[in-house]
This record gives sequence, structure tokens and C-alpha cells, in this order.
Amino acid sequence: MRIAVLGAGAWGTALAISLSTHSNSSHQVTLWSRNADHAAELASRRINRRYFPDFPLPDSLQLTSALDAAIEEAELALIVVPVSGLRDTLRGIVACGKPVPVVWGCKGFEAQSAKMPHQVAEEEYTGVAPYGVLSGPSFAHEVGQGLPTAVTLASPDEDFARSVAAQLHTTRLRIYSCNDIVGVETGGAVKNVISIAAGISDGMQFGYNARAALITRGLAEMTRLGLKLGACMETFIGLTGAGDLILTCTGDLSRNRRVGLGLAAGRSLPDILRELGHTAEGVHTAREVLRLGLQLNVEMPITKAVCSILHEGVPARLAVEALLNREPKKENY
Ligand SMILES: NC(=O)C1=CN([C@@H]2O[C@H](COP(=O)(O)OP(=O)(O)OC[C@H]3O[C@@H](n4cnc5c(N)ncnc54)[C@H](O)[C@@H]3O)[C@@H](O)[C@H]2O)C=CC1
Ligand SMILES: O=C(CO)COP(=O)(O)O
Repeated sequence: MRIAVLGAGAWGTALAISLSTHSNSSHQVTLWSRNADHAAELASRRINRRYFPDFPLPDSLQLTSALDAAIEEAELALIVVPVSGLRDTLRGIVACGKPVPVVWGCKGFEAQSAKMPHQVAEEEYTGVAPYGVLSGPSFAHEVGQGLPTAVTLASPDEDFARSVAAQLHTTRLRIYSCNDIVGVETGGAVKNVISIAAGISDGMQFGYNARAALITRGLAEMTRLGLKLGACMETFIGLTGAGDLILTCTGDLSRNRRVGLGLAAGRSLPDILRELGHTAEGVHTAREVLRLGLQLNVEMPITKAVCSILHEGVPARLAVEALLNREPKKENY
């Protein structure tokens, strides 16, 4: 299959390497960077020093900064830019006049509009070609190494999800399919926010009990919001819900968790993000998750606490105390 991977950050590069290297069928993969200098450097050095420095690029991987060239022959485009770049990338594809099926890998809600990625696609890509999302517990660094990983491809068009999952599936990257795109995208967005909370808790040495409580009550928060948005309950105990939540709340490869660890250490958000040098979607998505929760009358106490620390300058210790001081209540979803 001819695949264009659009976005040459950590996740796009990991997927491009994995699909070029580990597939049984022979995929021809082109990696697109919007930055011409970056694309030229990738092509000449055969390594992504800025975003994914530990992994050489396979010889067969092609590089370009021309979007039309990347998608010209492609049978599928994997859009692996942050949520903030999804709309423009879809518009760019439409402007090229090449109606290629797309699957995005971003996890979060659009800033200001609180729209899920598939709602952005509904606005920009309806009637152009089929689309879907790839999500689940998948640190780029481990996928780049070819370590076993399982993810889910969701699309409102279930045949499309099944067919693309089967084509991208490899012995290292197991891909399930489903049609609950709302549930999958809610899980991917909310887990990033809860992962910041887990980083804060661990950074403050609150212990394993507190972390397990955050993961479990975070799952309740994610599920409550998702059900209000029309998702299926079962999705939240799957790879893209509990699976990704557990991964990013416990694994130090998570950039969102590292934001939380930095906040607990008393560092400023701009300093943390500068040092991280990568996208941490939870930082902006926290606001949008809270906004949606308020609109839909869904209680989101952990998200509220994370937002107050990130965006209102509330000290982490005070936000945690406010969480713990809430009235006792029935354990429910
Ligand atoms: N890194 C990981 O382990 C995983 C990341 N993701 C998700 O994938 C998305 C991308 O994450 P990473 O690649 O890790 O981020 P990154 O920070 O490593 O790289 C982001 C890349 O996107 C490019 N970019 C930013 N805005 C753009 C735009 N408007 N148009 C085109 N390119 C643009 C940047 O130049 C950079 O190359 C995020 O939504 C993240 O949540 C999902 C699964 C795993
Ligand atoms: O989504 C991820 C793994 O599934 C990556 O998480 P971070 O963005 O927190 O690194």
C-alpha cells in the first residue's frame, strides 16, 4: 500500500518507521514535514534529530515537504500532527484536489471550539473520502523499536476501519477496529488530562494508592463525558480508554505525565514545555474538556483541578486539597 505520513514529529516518524520496516506486505511510505529544511535534513541525514533522534530512517522511506507530492500517489494518508494542525492539514489535502482516505493520530479537542477531531473532519472532509482515527496505548519510542503494541482504528464507516486496520496490521502493531469514534476520541483526549494529574500526584510523592485512585476516578470522568457525547460504555474499558489512560498515567515516556511531574517540582509551565520540546496535548485540551463538561453538566473534578493548576496559577497542593475536601459521595460513573 502507498501511505503518506503527514507530520514528522515523534509519532509520525515512529509510524513511518514501523510501517516501512515491520509490515509483511510491502508498504511504500512517504513522510511529509511542513518544514522544507527539516524534510531536507531528514532526507540527507536519515535521522530525525529534532523529534525522534534514536532511530535511523529506513532506506525505503521517502521524504518531502511538498504536500501534493506526498499524497499524489497515496492510497492512504496518516495525519500525525497535533490537533491544532488537523483542520489546516485536511484543508491542504482538499486544496491539492486528491481525495485520499485519511486516518489521524492526534489525541485532544480543538482549542476554543472543543470539537473532537472527527467533528473537524465532518466540517472539512465530508464527501471527500472516508476517514478515521488511530488511537490506543502507543508510546512512539516503543513503536519505533518494534516492541509489541495494540491500538484501535475507529471510523463511522466500519468497513473502512476494518479494511485499513487489516492492511496496516503487523506482527508488532496489532490493530483492532471499531465504529465508536466518539468514545475513542473522548478517551484519547481525557487521558492526556488525567495523565497530567497523575504526574502531579507522583511528583508530590502522594504514593501508589493516590495514583490508582486518580486513574480509576479519571476513567469515571472520561466515561461520564463520553456517554453524554454519545459514546459506548465498553469503549472506555478498551485500549483507547483504560488502556491508554493506564499507559500515560504510569509511563514516564508520557509527555503529559512529565508536564505534571514538572508542575509538582514547582517549575513554570512555559519552562516545562520549552524543555519538553514536544506536544503535550493535555495542556490545551484540559480547558476544552472542562468547557464541554460544563456545557453538558458533567462533573469533572480532576479536570477542573488540573485546569486550575495549569491555567489559573493555583498551587498544586491547594488544588489537591480542594479535590480531597469534597463531600463524600456514592461511587458512581
Ligand atoms: N508521541 C507519542 O507517543 C504519541 C503521540 N500521539 C499524538 O500524535 C500527535 C502528534 O504528536 P507527536 O508527533 O508526538 O508530537 P511532536 O511534538 O513530537 O511533533 C509534532 C509535529 O507536528 C508538526 N506540526 C505541528 N503543527 C503542524 C501543522 N499545523 N501542520 C503540519 N505539521 C505540524 C511539528 O512540526 C512536528 O513535526 C499528538 O496529538 C499526540 O497526542 C499519539 C500517540 C502516541
Ligand atoms: O498518547 C500517547 C501514548 O498512547 C502519548 O502520550 P503523551 O502525549 O503523554 O506522551
